[in-house]
Amino acid sequence: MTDYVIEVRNFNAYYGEKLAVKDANLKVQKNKITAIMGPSGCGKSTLLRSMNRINDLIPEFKVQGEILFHDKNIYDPEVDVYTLRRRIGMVFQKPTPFPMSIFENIAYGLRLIGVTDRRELKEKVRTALEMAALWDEVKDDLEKSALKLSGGQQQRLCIARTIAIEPEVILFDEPTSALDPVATQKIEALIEELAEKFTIVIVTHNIGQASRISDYVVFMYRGEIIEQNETSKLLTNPQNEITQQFLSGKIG
Ligand SMILES: Nc1ncnc2c1ncn2[C@@H]1O[C@H](COP(=O)(O)OP(=O)(O)OP(=O)(O)O)[C@@H](O)[C@H]1O
Repeated sequence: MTDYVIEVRNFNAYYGEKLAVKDANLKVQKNKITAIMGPSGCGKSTLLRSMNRINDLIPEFKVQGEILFHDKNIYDPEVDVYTLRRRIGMVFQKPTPFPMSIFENIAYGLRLIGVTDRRELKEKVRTALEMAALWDEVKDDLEKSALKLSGGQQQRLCIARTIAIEPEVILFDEPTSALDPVATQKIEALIEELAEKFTIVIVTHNIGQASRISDYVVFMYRGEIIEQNETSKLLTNPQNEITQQFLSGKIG
């Protein structure tokens, strides 16, 4: 039986007059990793960023259609966007730690959701760092500035920050594109582990990355979802000619 948490239905997204995502339809399966793939500018990030309404911050951004989270349209006027973003968290392309200590980077969000007891705060910070596979590297340096961490460590800290407030879904927007191969490998391993607890959608340019970690691939081209399938099927036996061209490096 299929078990999905997000359903994108007849969804269009515009920047002013420009149609960036066209009539998208997609179901995001629970506790699976769904990769959104396609050439530069095809609308991957726009589709991803629409899933927790982070693009609402762009004044000329407009949508039509629906994105259902547990069968409720997230674009309904009564939806509280802050609660939505708490349940559907996001990790960006460039690590974006706050200019504060490692501990505070995580404690900050926890306090915002009402965790004030010092002991509870410490436990939750530790759990988040452990889940993000960063605890062992930073446990003696929790008061150090997060900006002193390496790029890969900063990205794991951002993941820890997202996990700490216990979302259901984590959206990753090309989370390894600014990282070296070793840091990339660690983040990939981490994302795979996180899928046991969270539902994951990841935008990636990288066919190898999609093949290594994702369960499903959604292939986009010029704003449209051209093809979607289980990763092994889509990558080895693409049905659409444009997907075939992308996979063989002819476009992209
Ligand atoms: N803030 C914006 N204002 C206007 N147009 C935008 C904005 N952001 C993206 N676009 C346009 O919308 C289209 C889709 O962009 P989007 O960033 O979603 O694509 P992408 O597939 O994620 O690209 P990339 O892989 O290069 O990040 C592109 O034509 C882009 O130029």
